Amino acid sequence: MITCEGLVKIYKSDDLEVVALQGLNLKVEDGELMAIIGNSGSGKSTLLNILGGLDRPSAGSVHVGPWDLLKISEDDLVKYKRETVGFIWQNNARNLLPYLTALENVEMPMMLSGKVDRAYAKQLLEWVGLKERMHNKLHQLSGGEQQRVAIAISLCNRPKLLLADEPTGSVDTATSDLIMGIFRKLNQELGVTIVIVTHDLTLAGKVDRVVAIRDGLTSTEFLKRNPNMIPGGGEEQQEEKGLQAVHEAYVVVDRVGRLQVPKEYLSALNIKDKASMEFDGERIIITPPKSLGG
Ligand SMILES: Nc1ncnc2c1ncn2[C@@H]1O[C@H](COP(=O)(O)OP(=O)(O)OP(=O)(O)O)[C@@H](O)[C@H]1O
Repeated sequence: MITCEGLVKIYKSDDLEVVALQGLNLKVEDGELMAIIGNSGSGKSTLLNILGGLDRPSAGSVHVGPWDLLKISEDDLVKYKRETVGFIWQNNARNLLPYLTALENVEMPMMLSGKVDRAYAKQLLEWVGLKERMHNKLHQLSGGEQQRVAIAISLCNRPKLLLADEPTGSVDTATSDLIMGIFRKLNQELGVTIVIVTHDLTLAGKVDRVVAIRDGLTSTEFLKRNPNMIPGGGEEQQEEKGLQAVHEAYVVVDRVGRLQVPKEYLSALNIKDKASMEFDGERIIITPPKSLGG
């Protein structure tokens, strides 16, 4: 579904340049439900905005299904956004209208795109567990319920790809579990490919594959040891142990053999711009530069 190779995004303002993505590689299979994690400023939102067609990449390649998002024309980009992707934001207030009901909020984007399908709008609200609340005005719903309305809205155009930026950022744990359950259902029953960007390791721990971004590059991949396991109880324990309670961590090696060594490893060994590397037949060993080490 998604292939990014050597993806670069540079933000330019007056005399300042920020390289937000530095040649990022990422593959997401059709029908996958995966998460992207990373520290603040690592480039997660930049990537999501590019995948959602809200921002243009500077260089490299990015394909979503048949679309080439580097070369796509403005007209096709509008079509792509309308037909292929759905977006969920942490701050749903910017999508929703407080003086309309949940149902009217779902129908609004349908109206804007020219075809209101009330039966489908109702079905979507039922999907997110708001069947009983669909005629309530938005301001009568809790934050978590409003977030579920936002999820229903993101599905209005029957997207093949759903992009969620911190979807559980401002809701409690119970709502976060509920939202994750909705994602899993959408993924398994409708086959929607879902990419979640999150800081929330508990949420990330619930998907089979998590990709970590560091400094605008994919650095580590976490794969669930038992992909069929859907965490039920004992999740507090899982949170304590972080992702590696149920996931195995792998360092990402790109096509030309580059990988990122965590900064803390480098500073622990006082490695700056050079290192020595040996291969002992089984392991590759990186040490401070031998001839310079003294
Ligand atoms: N419009 C912009 N103009 C200039 N720089 C930007 C712009 N948007 C993002 N950046 C910079 O690009 C880098 C990556 O930002 P991005 O928002 O993608 O990070 P993030 O991982 O999503 O962070 P957070 O978790 O805090 O949202 C940061 O250094 C940020 O300051």
